[in-house]
Amino acid sequence: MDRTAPTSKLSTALSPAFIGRSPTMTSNAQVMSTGKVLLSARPSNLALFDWWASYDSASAGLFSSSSGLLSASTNFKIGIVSFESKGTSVTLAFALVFFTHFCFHLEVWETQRKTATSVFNHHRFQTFVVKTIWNKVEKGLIPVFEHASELGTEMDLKGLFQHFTFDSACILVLGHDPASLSIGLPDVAYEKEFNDAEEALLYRHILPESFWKLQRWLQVGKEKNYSKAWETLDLLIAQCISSKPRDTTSAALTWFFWLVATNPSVENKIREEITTKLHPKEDNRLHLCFSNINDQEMKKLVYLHGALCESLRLFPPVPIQHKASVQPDILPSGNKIGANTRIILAFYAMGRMETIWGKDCLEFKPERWITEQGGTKHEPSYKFITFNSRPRSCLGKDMTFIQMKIIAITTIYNYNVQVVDAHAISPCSSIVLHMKDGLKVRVTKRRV
Ligand code: HEM
Repeated sequence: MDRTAPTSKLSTALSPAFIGRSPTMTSNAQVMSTGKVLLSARPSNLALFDWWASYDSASAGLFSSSSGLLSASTNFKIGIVSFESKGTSVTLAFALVFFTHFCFHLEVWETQRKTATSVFNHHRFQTFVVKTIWNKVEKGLIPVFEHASELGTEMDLKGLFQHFTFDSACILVLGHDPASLSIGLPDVAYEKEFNDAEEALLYRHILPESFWKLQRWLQVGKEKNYSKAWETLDLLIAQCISSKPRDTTSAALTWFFWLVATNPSVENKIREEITTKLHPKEDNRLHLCFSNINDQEMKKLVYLHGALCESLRLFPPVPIQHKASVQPDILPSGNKIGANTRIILAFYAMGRMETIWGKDCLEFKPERWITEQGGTKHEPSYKFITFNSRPRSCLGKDMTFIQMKIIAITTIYNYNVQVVDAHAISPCSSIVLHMKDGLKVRVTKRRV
């Protein structure tokens, strides 16, 4: 049976978007009655998301059609400009690093984006990325899997992928390999600090500005944790390491492996595709048989690509976006908004709305991304919003897919990954959609 259980629960708790001015409280039942938000039982840790759902009556009424919602998301150009030019970014700290996700001033952002684009598009950088990731797979991931499979011990995939992406980011940015992905998995560097900072940032998105600013001034609550976290993280920032790409990709990998491990038919199809399209040599079954595949060969893996997109749709590592209008405007839905209106786009909810993805929106269905001719079906970024839409679209999207594909083919072809029974899966409240308690698995070598 296809399983997207936590998904459906969380999706129900999130309204597609809300407008943050003069909200009118509505009951969940009212939200449900609009038909815009599907309701079912909610995990208890989702109080915050519940609050969003009940926060805004406008969210249900505002985007009353899927086209309204979608075009609204493209209309946020104004909001984005305003957001930056007013210098009210909630994530100053992240803006200081090279792989930035949020920028402070428009001019700074434009320069940063241009610089980053030229680096990301340079063929030597791309070659370096691929080489780095293969190297990490061979020298880091495989030995850890081999060790765990020999001993038959449980391991946490979430932590494993955090080590993987942390090491890769350090190599790419600093030219230094901290080698944190090694047998025994030492503590994830700065994990607590990252978690505290990410949690505080989520609250900044949704609490009235004056409230969290007062908390910051008084140095209490989550703002206190945030300040403490940054004292520590400053050290890391000084070395120009970004946390965000690390966290988003590791979160994406964790959800992907959970979905694959709990959907055996998908797992089999991925293996079949690897076998028929990459022709791994039987006498050299382990990882090395893939390390020389190039970009073109990787593109043949249409089903795997679909499975990754599907996982990123259902579990977008950046679950919400926060924008503000620079001047009064009329949204495509016809709703009027004033200047400085806060708008939250719930990517998580948008990834599983029936009006956007159809009746089977809650199913994990890689076939959704395959054309009748068997090629990859491309969806516009305002529909598949996980990497944001222009002009602030993610520059690391291609790199993310490369990294995820390399890890996926190596792991799925060579190993059986079994989720430890009774391990509860739930997302945590953060600006990055992590698995709250990690993903406990057993890895065993696969016999072909
Ligand atoms: C699954 C993985 C990832 C997801 C879901 C993701 C998602 C996003 C999203 C939603 C934004 C827009 C943020 C905003 O405007 O507020 C963004 C921006 C960005 N991302 Fe990613 N990202 C991922 C991985 C990466 C990686 C691996 C890199 C680099 C190595 C990267 C580099 C960037 C950069 C540089 C921007 C800023 C673009 C700009 O503001 O002009 N991302 N990403």
